[in-house]
Amino acid sequence: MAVQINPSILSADFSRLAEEVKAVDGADWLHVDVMDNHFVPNLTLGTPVVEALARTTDTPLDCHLMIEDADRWAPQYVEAGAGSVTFHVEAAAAPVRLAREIRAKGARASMALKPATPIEPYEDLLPELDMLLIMTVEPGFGGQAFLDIMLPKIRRTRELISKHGLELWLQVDGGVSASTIEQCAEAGADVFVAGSAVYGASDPAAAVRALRTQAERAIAQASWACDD
Ligand SMILES: O=C(CO)[C@H](O)[C@H](O)COP(=O)(O)O
Repeated sequence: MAVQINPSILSADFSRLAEEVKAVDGADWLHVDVMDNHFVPNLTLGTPVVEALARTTDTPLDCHLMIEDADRWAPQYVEAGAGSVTFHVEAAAAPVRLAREIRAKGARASMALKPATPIEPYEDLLPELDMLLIMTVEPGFGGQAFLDIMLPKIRRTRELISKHGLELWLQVDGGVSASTIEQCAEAGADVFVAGSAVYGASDPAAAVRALRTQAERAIAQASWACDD
């Protein structure tokens, strides 16, 4: 089970974005938060910045779309250079069709759930996805406290992934830090987004390495990983 640490550039200094991206060389993916001021009360960036990032780095881009009308916009992020596109199920009219379109265009298809959205209604959709993102804060802002009441949802999702024998990655995003990453890994997550824990550190690359070591240790001892 390969642990992945994806730094979120939401916590980077946008005035030095290229340098901030370089500072996390060695990360598995770069997490790019796209917000439209409608689905969430914050506004960040769109496809021109994703295109610029794709020219700047060889690290693949993990675009998390916190935007309305995901069916219309998500395919454009594949064209802009994203290697993985995450849409929110709450913002997609036809999530299966959208996941298939993202895959057909050549990117990994991922679906996100806000904290109040349960996983159970979406069990049948899981084979259509390459990754499921469980938000561990309300989407919209970096630097929020981790919602530990999401741990049972992470556990249930991991059980569903095992039950169906899927290769689905399970990502967590929000408040992931040295204090919380082990609980997430123990519950079943294997892909970890970290913004302030990485860019708030004096050495972001070292912070990525330290988080990876913690997650790997926790997963090695986790019952869900031992049963595989
Ligand atoms: O999706 C997000 C917010 O909606 C961010 O990716 C997330 O909050 C990362 O920041 P931090 O690690 O500081 O919580």
